Amino acid sequence: MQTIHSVAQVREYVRGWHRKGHTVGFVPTMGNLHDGHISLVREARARCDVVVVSIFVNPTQFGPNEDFDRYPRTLDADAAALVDAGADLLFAPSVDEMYPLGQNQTWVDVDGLGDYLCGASREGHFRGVTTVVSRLFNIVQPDVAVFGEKDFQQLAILRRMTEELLFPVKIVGAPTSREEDGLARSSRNGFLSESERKLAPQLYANLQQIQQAVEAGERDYRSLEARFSDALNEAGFAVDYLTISNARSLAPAAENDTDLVIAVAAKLGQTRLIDNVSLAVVDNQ
Ligand SMILES: Nc1ncnc2c1ncn2[C@@H]1O[C@H](COP(=O)(O)OP(=O)(O)OP(=O)(O)O)[C@@H](O)[C@H]1O
Ligand SMILES: CC(C)(CO)[C@@H](O)C(=O)[O-]
Ligand code: BAL
Repeated sequence: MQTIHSVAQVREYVRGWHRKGHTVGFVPTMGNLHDGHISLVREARARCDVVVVSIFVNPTQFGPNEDFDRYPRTLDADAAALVDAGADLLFAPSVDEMYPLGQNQTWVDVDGLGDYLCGASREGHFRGVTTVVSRLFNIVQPDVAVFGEKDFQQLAILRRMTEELLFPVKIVGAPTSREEDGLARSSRNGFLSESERKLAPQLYANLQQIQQAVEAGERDYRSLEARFSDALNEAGFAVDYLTISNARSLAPAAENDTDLVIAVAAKLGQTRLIDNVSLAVVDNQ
């Protein structure tokens, strides 16, 4: 596996592969790789002839008071894990390589889906994600790109962007990879203290309880949201949002909606965690 830092070199590799008729799978990441990322690489590996992984902590998707500076950067360990996972190319550009003109002036922005959940509390976040993923798609020109369902809203927004901008890329969503106690794997889990780490699986446990309540016929979604937010806050989280949403529009779910996503973002100390579960309400059809 080659690690390269320049856009021009990636283009050269990709041209060679396309000339040979190889299909290109792509996994964009911010690095500090864990088994969740590796599962995406394996998904790309199973679908394509060659696999490109990018590692880029993208400044335009972080707000001024977020954790851009302290986001973990572990390139050597990441490269070793990618060799084991069977990636062919690691693209690890600098900020100057990705934003050569400095202050960015050309943005890709998806209306609507960004109004809810993380979009409501992280102003400008998804505009940064869609802008950098557009640039990465233009550089890597993949046939398939794999993203995690853990970042449910990001996946929905990137699907919409890809369709509306006519990128010839198949977007694949991969299931959330979890620790044995249910906690969704995330680079930010490394920020948790020992006691926070013990508490963290409560997030998924509460999502599962909500899922069970809905499956048992509970339809007062707003009071479920309030009840479980209170429970998490009492347990020591600071809940940013906990919503039962329409899985397509991401708007708060109505009683007769059939495809739902139960999504949560909550802080434990300084660390913001997100998670979600999807469910289909069959008796609403
Ligand atoms: N537990 C997981 N299971 C499956 N996919 C995941 C998981 N965690 C992250 N991903 C996916 O990996 C890709 C890169 O995500 P990213 O590098 O931001 O990792 P992360 O662990 O989510 O980091 P952070 O939580 O700090 O943002 C995204 O498509 C994301 O959805
Ligand atoms: C998709 C992504 C790599 C864009 O920077 C990032 O948002 C992430 O890691 O999920
Ligand atoms: N995993 C989504 C990227 C972010 O939190 O900035």
